[in-house]
Amino acid sequence: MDKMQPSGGVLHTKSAMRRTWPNRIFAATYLIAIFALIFHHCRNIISTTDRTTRSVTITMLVADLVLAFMWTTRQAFRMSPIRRQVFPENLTVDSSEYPALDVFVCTADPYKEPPIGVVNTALSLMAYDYPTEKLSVYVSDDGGSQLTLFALIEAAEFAKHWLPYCKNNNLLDRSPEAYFTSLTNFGTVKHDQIKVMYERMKMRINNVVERRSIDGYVTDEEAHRTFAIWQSTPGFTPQNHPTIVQVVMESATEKDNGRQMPNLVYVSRDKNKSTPHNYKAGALNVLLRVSATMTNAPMVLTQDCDMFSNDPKTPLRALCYYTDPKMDPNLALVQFPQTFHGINKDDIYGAELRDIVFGNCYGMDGLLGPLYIGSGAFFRRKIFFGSPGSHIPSQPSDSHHHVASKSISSVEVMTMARHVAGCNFEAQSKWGSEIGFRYGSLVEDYNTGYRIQCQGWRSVFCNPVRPAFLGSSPTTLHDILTQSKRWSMGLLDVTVSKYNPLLFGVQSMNPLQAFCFGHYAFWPIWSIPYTTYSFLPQLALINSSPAIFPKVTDPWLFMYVFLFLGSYAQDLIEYVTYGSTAKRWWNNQRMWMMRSLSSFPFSIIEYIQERCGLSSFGYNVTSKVVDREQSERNEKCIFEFGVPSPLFVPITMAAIINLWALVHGMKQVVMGNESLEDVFMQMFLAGFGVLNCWPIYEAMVLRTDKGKMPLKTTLVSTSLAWVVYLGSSFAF
Ligand SMILES: O=c1ccn([C@@H]2O[C@H](COP(=O)(O)OP(=O)(O)O[C@H]3O[C@H](CO)[C@@H](O)[C@H](O)[C@H]3O)[C@@H](O)[C@H]2O)c(=O)[nH]1
Ligand SMILES: [Mn+2]
Repeated sequence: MDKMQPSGGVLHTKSAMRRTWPNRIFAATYLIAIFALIFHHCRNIISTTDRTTRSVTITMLVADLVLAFMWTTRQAFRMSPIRRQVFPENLTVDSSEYPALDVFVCTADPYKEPPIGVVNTALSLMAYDYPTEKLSVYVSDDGGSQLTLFALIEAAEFAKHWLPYCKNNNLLDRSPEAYFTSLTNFGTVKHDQIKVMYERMKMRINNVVERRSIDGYVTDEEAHRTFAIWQSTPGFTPQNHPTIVQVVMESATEKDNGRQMPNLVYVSRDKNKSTPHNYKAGALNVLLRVSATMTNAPMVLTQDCDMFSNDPKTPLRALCYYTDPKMDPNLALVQFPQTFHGINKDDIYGAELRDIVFGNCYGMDGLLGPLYIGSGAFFRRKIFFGSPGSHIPSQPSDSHHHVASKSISSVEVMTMARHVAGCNFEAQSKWGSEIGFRYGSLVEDYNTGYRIQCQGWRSVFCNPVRPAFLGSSPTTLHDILTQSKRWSMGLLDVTVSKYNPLLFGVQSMNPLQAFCFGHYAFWPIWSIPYTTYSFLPQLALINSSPAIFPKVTDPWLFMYVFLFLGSYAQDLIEYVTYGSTAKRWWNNQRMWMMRSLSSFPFSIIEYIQERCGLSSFGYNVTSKVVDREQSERNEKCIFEFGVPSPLFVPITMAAIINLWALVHGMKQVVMGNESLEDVFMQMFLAGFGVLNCWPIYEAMVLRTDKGKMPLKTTLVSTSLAWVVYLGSSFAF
């Protein structure tokens, strides 16, 4: 795929962002203020004679040092952000020169990830504007479910109508669900026919899922044989079953029937309880090997089952890099952003991840390239098998080079495919450590992207105007906090390992790039400053202890004002200029507060528990099923608490303490016991906290719907807030 010649004209361009120099100058100024703050703290610690003041100042110093550390690593993203553009119209028109493409779709649980969603993702990818004989879609099912295979068989039948319809009408929306829901007027007869077919398929698929069985839906002999393995295997569970590989649709056979169809293959890898299966990374490695025995395409796209294609020309955009002879030969990955649909208007959960999926990727793109974000990534297959200089064959073993030329459903190929999907295939091999997707972290995407860059591979960020993919993101607060907790635990896996970006990374790659990875690696410690700032000044105020911050008349106050406003204003400007709104930014900063008080400290605790062997947590797949009432509240931007969860406790405690501090402070000022000048900063912080916690008060006292704060959580949080107050009254 490296030898193809473009037809002429540039294929891609890049340009530095105008913000580069302002960012650098601002960083230098901000750094001076940080040093001043640290100096200020140290001087206070030395000069004070009061023990309480000293302990409080030392705690604030620690919190500020963590903030300073996180700020420093974050600057790496801001030093040289770039934007790129691609020109697929300049690609050669001779598509016979295009490299083959293997698409990997992962799913893990038919009840959390409805098979109709998987089908829509698969169909949207099968309908790519790409030579069909070069396109193969492999679906990995970690749920080992007949329901998913049934859905794919239905999808293959529907595809025979859907794909030609998409291509003949040059549709942009190739996920049928997206297409039919976006259209309000009825179209042609053909349109109506296809719609009926889709609705029928959807109903059949949803029915089997609801009944949890395919009985009565599979009638012919051949289909019965396909599903026989489920019946013939005693004790078949998602965690314990043999390999299932099923060619659902074969391009070559369809061609013989006069149809242009891609391959569609279902894979559910061999699993047993005694062999670790390494979650999604394990699933992807099985797909890497199974696909190598069948089609062995040089280009691989990884895709989550909750992310469908929103633009059929996306592979051509990736080709703009991969086919450019002038491109860095070490290019491993073209990463498209994950864009989410169905997010509510003000994005109350900060789910669009503007800063992470866009801002940080632009920033890293100017260094060695964005990190791998798990979905929407076009890889060069060979990069999974060694560093840029090495020559490792991209197949499980050299001996099957001949296999790729055989029919993918031939006995030989199928035998080999099942063999490489076996549980023991990876035993004592380098899979997961040096080749393939990397194991050892719950964020296999971050970990794999980081480790391949350490080896010398590069990546580029491709962000077209029309989003290449659209996906779903969690729609309840509990789900989003749980997801962040999982990410955070996965990051801790890397932070605590020998590959820590700030120790190993800085020696293996551009140090600024290592800082970017390091910034993520240390996400969990955001909990330190956020917890300190959410509780300490407020408790001091409640206890009428000596002031923590400079008085309003003290010139040192300006430094605080500059540090606070400077950081928030820069964040706001970035968020908005990367395509969001001020309101969404506000909600996003609140989510960071919530994550830092909840997901991150819990991830640290659970990580330690796991390390001590006290419990094991594993990969909690995000549910993509939404109940109707929940979804109505979500659309109205109302926070969804609903379930009693320890994750809500710290944020509720913070809400109570901040309100208490604000009210107490106001009372003291009004009664003349305290001068506003002394406690202004603390009052401001408490007020800022209260403003942020508004949805929590509503959920605790005003709401009556099912999504309100469960009484149990309110009671536990109130009692704990009381305990914290009592503790603080001894300390102050
Ligand atoms: O044992 C498992 C667990 C998960 N998955 C799949 O992994 C994908 C992501 O899972 P999801 O529950 O949706 O997690 P998210 O937190 O939404 O995913 C984000 O975070 C993951 C871990 O960092 C990345 O892999 C994803 O691409 C990224 O979107 C889904 O397709 C799952 O089916 C598996 O195949 N096997
Ligand atoms: Mn997801």
